[in-house]
Amino acid sequence: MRIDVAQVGWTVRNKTIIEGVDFTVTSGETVGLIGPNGSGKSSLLRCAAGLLKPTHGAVRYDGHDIRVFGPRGIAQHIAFVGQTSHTAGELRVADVVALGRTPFRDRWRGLNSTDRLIIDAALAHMGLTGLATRTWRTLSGGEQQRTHVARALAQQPWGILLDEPLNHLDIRYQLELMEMLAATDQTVLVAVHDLALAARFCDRLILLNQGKVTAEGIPHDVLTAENLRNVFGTETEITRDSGGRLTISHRGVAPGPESSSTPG
Ligand SMILES: Nc1ncnc2c1ncn2[C@@H]1O[C@H](COP(=O)(O)OP(=O)(O)OP(=O)(O)O)[C@@H](O)[C@H]1O
Repeated sequence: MRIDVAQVGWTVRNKTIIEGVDFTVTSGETVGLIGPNGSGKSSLLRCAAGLLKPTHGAVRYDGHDIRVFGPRGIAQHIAFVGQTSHTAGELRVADVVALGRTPFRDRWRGLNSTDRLIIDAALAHMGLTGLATRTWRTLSGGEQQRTHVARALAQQPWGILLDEPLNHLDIRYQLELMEMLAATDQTVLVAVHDLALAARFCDRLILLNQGKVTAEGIPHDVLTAENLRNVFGTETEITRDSGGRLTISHRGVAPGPESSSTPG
């Protein structure tokens, strides 16, 4: 599924948070959204997921404006994994993952055998089979995060939008999740702070600063010392080995004015 973000802007309380953002994620691509704290990554993802109404522009899935889909229709196309969620503490892990089937179920129908197979596969995919009957409030932060990704997988969406999914995950699960996102046929748009993981696993990167796209392209073109200095205010050494793999070494904060990441 192709996702078009067409000249999207979002203004709240007279403050422009996102302005003129325009890009396409083509079918099957894994695109990383990077940028400093407050640069607008979450807001943009929420616009792309239909959770925020852009004040300008439009979001389209396969050319169709998402305003025609409604929440259920959107959930049949894409899954959203947010930074925070309001999950009831007494739900079991398997029940949380089962919520991924909601967009496909009649209101009064229980889970059928296909739903159960899909849920079991999603649990297994995220290494949660042994935790299926544990209650949500007893999980560690990383286990909760993996449960949310499993819920998104159970939705069997055409596209997955994820906001900082690596938070709370140890390095093994970070690598596994990024490998999974890179390998899937689904269209993926993921906000990540770890530039090395973004470089390694994303087909393309979109660098946001103050609510606007500052750079877009393959990681090698976006992750330049100059871009990182201008946007993050850091001094970074970037080298590329013979296989094209980037190594990113942060040397320190660049001298200069304090960075301000949202538009004024
Ligand atoms: N409802 C709101 N009302 C006012 N300001 C908001 C609202 N939502 C977001 N903002 C502001 O918009 C800016 C962008 O926030 P957003 O969460 O999109 O950034 P981000 O790039 O995801 O940041 P982070 O990396 O810290 O998660 C921030 O300055 C934030 O305070």
